[in-house]
Amino acid sequence: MAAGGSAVSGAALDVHAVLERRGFTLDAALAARPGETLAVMGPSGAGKSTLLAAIAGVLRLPRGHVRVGERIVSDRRSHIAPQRRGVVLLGQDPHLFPHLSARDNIAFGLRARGLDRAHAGAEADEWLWRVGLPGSGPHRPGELSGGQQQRVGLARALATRPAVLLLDEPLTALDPETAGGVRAMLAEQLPAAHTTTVLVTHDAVDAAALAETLVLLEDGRVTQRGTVRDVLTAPATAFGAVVAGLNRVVGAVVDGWWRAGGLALPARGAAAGDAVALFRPGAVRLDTLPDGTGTGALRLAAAPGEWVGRVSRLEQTVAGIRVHTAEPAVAVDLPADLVAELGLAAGRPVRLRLDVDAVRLLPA
Ligand SMILES: Nc1ncnc2c1ncn2[C@@H]1O[C@H](COP(=O)(O)OP(=O)(O)OP(=O)(O)O)[C@@H](O)[C@H]1O
Repeated sequence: MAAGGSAVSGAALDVHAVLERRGFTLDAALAARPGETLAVMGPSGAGKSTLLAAIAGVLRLPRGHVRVGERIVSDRRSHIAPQRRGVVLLGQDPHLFPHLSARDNIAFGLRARGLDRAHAGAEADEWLWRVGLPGSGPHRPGELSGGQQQRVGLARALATRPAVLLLDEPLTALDPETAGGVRAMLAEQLPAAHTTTVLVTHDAVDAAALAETLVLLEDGRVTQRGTVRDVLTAPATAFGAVVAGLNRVVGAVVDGWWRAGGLALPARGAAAGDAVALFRPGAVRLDTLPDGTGTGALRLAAAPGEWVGRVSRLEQTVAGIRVHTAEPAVAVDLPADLVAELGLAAGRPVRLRLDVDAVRLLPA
């Protein structure tokens, strides 16, 4: 990664974007290898779209740089126009020309690059076939579904063989089934095109299915970068843990025990000091307390990995209900019928048992 504005050699894309506006500061560096797909995830307002806009050149960077291959396309002195950067940005809406057929939308960019009408049309047909739309060439965008339009948008973007493809939440506007189909098409076409790609997404499925590298951007800064697997198995921030679907509890190791709130875990051999415990919501069992049981008495009697907490809120998930508890803050996934049977509601004290073998302790 570029640091302090220095360039990364051998990278197909090397960016250090620095920008300030109305209380928001973006200061983020990233670099991508040729042909690599790099996913960027971050909370709303973290600066993901701003970062893409700076790379695409629709936003001028007051500080920092953007290098595409060997060419600086943006720095304090220069600002190459978006259409001359070899960079294409595709967002939720592919912005197809409504009066042109799907084939002519794709052929448009090829014609602009000097291809004659017959060759551009033939290449557009080839791309329509690659994105799973053979036979849709004569249709105008208004006659195509959202997923089909996004496929045409991708074909139009890739047909011009850009040095860098920027995808800003390309599946967000589509229903889950359509998104799955377009995602599968991207998984096939991005590696085949060998295009260096930066994919902004809020969905870990996209990162896992499409990218080699995952960058977390939070409040304008890169908080973690690594292989998708490394970031999702050892998220370094609370946001990363939510993305990975893991509990990440910050505690401290003292005298061979890790403690956070009422939860204590054996930590023999671990260095003293702050440490995080990572575990899946499914590794926790939750029971209601017998009537009249004092939480203080249970706390004293608790075995390693057992503690008494309080339900803070309930959240509907695709698989059932996620129960959030406090002291420490932990999420537990339960089937909806069990939540109803246990009568769980905010404020209710509950007994929690964590499978200690399912926990990874890492330095904070
Ligand atoms: N055109 C603009 N003018 C001024 N401020 C803006 C503009 N666009 C975005 N911002 C602000 O810049 C910051 C970063 O916004 P940005 O859209 O890049 O975030 P994001 O990570 O893409 O968010 P989201 O996931 O919600 O799209 C936010 O504080 C936002 O309010």
